[in-house]
Amino acid sequence: MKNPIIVGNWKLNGSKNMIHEFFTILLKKMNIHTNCKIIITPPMIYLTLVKHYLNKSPIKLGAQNVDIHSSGAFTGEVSPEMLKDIGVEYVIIGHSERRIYHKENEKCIIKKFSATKNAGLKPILCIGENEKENKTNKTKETCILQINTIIDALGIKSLKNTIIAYEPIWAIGKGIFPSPTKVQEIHKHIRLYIEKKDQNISKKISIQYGGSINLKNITDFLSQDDIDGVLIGSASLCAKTFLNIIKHVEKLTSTKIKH
Ligand SMILES: O=C[C@H](O)COP(=O)(O)O
Repeated sequence: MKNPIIVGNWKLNGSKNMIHEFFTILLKKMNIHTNCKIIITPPMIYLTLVKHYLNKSPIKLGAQNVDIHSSGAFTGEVSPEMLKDIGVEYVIIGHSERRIYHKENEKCIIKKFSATKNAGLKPILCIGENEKENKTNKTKETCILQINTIIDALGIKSLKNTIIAYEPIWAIGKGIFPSPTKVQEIHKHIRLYIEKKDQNISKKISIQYGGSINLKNITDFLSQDDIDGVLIGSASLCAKTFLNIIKHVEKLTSTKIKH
C-alpha cells in the first residue's frame, strides 16, 4: 500500500476552540511529507475555518454533505460549486447516518454523486449492510446493489477517482467491528466486480473501511491487501489520537510495503 487514505469524519462535532487546539497539536507534530492521503471532513459551518489551518499542510478538506443544485431558491443548502469555491476537494455521499436520519434514498444519492462529480469534486461513496443483512449473509449482495445504483444510473466510468467507503452500519460508533479478513473478502469482491466491468476504472478507485477504527485495530485492517484506507469517526476528534493513528500508519507502510 503506497498512500493509505485516512479520512477523519468529525460528524456533528467541533467548535472554534476545538479546531484551534486540534490543528495546533496536529500540525506541530505531523510529518508534512507524509505518505498518507489525509482528509478531514468538519461540519459545514467550519469548512472555511479548517481550510485556513490546512493551508500549509498536506491535509485535504472534505465535506460531509452537499446539495444537488448549483444555485437557486433552496434555503439552507450548500452547492458543490460553493464547496469547490472554498477549497473543498472531497464529499462524503451516502453515509448511513444520512440514509437513516435524513431519509436519503438511492435516487438522492445518485443525484448527489452526479452533482459532486460535475463540479470536479471527488466523492467518498459510503456503502454497507445493516445488522439484519449482516446476520443473514447479505453483505456482498447489499454492497453490490448500492454500487450498481450508481453504475446503472451514471455508467461505470462515473466511478473514476471515487473512494468507496465500506461501512457496516452495525459497526459504526459501537466499538464492534467485523474481522479484518472478512472486510478483506468484501473489498476484494467489490474490486473484482468493478474490474469485471472495467479494468481501467477498477485501478482508479480506492476502497476504504469505516466502523469503530482505533489505534489498536488499524494495523490489522490496513495489513489486508484490498483495504486502501480508513474512514474514522470518533477516533478522529482527538488530535493526539488522530496524530498517533497517522504516525502508526506511516510506520506500517514504511516497514510493510504491499502491492
Ligand atoms: O464516518 C465515519 C464512520 O461512520 C465511522 O465512525 P466511527 O469510527 O465513530 O465508528
